[in-house]
Amino acid sequence: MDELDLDRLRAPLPGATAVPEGFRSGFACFVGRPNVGKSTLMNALVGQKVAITSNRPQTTRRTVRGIVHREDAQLIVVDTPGLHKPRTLLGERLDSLVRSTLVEVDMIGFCVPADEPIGRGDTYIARELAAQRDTPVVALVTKTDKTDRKRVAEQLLAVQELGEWADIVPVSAESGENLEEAAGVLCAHLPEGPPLYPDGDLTDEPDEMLVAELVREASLEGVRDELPHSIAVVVDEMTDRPTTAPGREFTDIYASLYVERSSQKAIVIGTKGARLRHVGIEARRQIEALLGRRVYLDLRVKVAKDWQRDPKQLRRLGFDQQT
Ligand SMILES: Nc1nc2c(ncn2[C@@H]2O[C@H](COP(=O)(O)OP(=O)(O)OP(=O)(O)O)[C@@H](O)[C@H]2O)c(=O)[nH]1
Repeated sequence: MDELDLDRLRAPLPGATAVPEGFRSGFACFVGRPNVGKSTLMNALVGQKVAITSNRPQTTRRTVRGIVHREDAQLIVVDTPGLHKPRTLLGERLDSLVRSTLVEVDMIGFCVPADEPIGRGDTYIARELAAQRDTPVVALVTKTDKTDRKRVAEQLLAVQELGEWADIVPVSAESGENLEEAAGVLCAHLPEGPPLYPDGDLTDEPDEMLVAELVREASLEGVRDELPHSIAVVVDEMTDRPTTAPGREFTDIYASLYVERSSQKAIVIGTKGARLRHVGIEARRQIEALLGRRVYLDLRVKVAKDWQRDPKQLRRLGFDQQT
């Protein structure tokens, strides 16, 4: 996992034209308990799926950047895993990744779902955020479509009590309610500066990383209870087939799915390979939508014994020392 080098990224674009008066740009990160809708909100703001989501907590493992382009601002959202009490080495590294991200960004979005009572997790994070005195924190009351207006209003008040926020905004990533307003409020707290990414760029994650995440998301479907966090995916090879015929662009992708034990391998593969075939079909559909090309996808399932607890394996699977 990369450490963010935001200073490098803050350099103006080469050949950038004059910046409109009052243009704002910068980095934001969304924090909150696992499963509160951070990744979904980022995808909705960006307008494309750049981070995977699932109804299982702690789905997000990597710091993904989504870029929101507006006429008067550019907001780069850094996605972080949910803050939680670490139970494994992977958990500890994720936790320190969140903390190191918090001090680097220009603003923080603190996500609290509208449909659940404020809990100890929220209070813990609110306290952590109080320490980031120099960074504006906007509280986002998420998933407003899941409850009624009265409850949303009560939650806004409850969140207000939790700390000192630069703003408090209700939003639903699912229905899109108040999404534009939320984007506007977030951008208003960015510093003035030129765009940092070319118009039209939605993420700077390499395609291989997005592809691996889409395969992981598809592989989690239906086995979350048995294998909540045991699957890691690495793209071993990704090559475009040479073609001159328009509409016949093809990409070959070879990816490995790592599980922690051979019993899990059997679950992922399914009876006579049925499950894995289904995962392949679903992942391929999503990858073709992402790349805009036809895809041949080869999936192999491998066992990396207890990889979440083994520093060597973690490094091999892309979770390096700094994180
Ligand atoms: N109804 C509704 N569901 C939502 C909304 N936003 C997110 N969800 C659902 O909530 C679940 C969790 O969403 P994520 O975006 O993965 O949550 P997260 O906070 O990024 O989770 P972690 O990666 O575990 O930190 C998914 O099933 C989403 O579909 C929303 O606005 N409305």
